[in-house]
Amino acid sequence: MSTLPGFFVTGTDTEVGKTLVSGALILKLRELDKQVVGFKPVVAGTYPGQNGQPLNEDLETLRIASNLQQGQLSLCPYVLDTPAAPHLAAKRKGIRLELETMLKAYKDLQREKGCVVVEGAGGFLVPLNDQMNLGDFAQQIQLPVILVVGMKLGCINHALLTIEAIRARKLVIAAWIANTLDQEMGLLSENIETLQSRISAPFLGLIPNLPTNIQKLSNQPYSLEALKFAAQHIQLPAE
Ligand SMILES: Nc1ncnc2c1ncn2[C@@H]1O[C@H](COP(=O)(O)OP(=O)(O)OP(=O)(O)O)[C@@H](O)[C@H]1O
Ligand SMILES: C[C@H](N)[C@H](N)CCCCCC(=O)O
Ligand SMILES: [Mg+2]
Repeated sequence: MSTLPGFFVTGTDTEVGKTLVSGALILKLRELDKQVVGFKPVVAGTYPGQNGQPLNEDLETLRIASNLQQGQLSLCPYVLDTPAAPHLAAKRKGIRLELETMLKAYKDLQREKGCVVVEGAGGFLVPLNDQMNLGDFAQQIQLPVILVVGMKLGCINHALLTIEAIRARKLVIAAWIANTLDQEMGLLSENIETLQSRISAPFLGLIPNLPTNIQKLSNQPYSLEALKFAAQHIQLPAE
């Protein structure tokens, strides 16, 4: 892991646990004494912080995982208020999302810290503007990809489609991780076995439902305890 530049964390959909996994991976990398920070190319959806400033729950989670104070380092070049598809939230704000701006922000952090865990927004092919999508951003930064599968009926198809899209961009799939959503799905272990038999990348673990006392609250970041809990259930990819 000495020269690892980081990971790009994608998922089978929005709301499948990418932020939980990204935070947990950051904690695990920090255990190896790596200087690592989280990054998102765009976030959509804010809540008012203590001084009224707009905060985003994913960025605050990545901040907690990365042990950064508020305002310390810029973890995202586009913070949009509307919780919607990013290109639509941007349109509502009267701006266009630019790939170059995202790449510059990512490269600045990469230069400063050396290891960056990048969380996508939604699924792998979410549009950024009329021409580009998040997969294009992932292709430019060339980080090994970690796929988070939110374990619910339909996830097998979503996982396999996502893997085809990642491979079409000639990116390395470092691993995949299963995450339990609010309601545990029927035939959970059989679904995991099916995924294991069809995904050639290593399986790094299943994150159970978070215990009640550390569940994520709406419009709040994950707690450090929740991230630690998730970290205990997954491994880092082998070098
Ligand atoms: N293991 C889990 N146990 C309990 N709740 C969970 C778990 N994983 C995710 N959740 C819940 O599901 C919601 C979505 O998770 P999360 O925000 O990590 O998804 P995401 O893939 O990062 O979404 P986005 O596309 O918005 O970035 C959270 O509000 C959280 O409460
Ligand atoms: C706002 C939300 N939490 C995500 N950050 C963005 C999800 C975009 C999904 C777009 C789509 O695939 O239809
Ligand atoms: Mg997220």
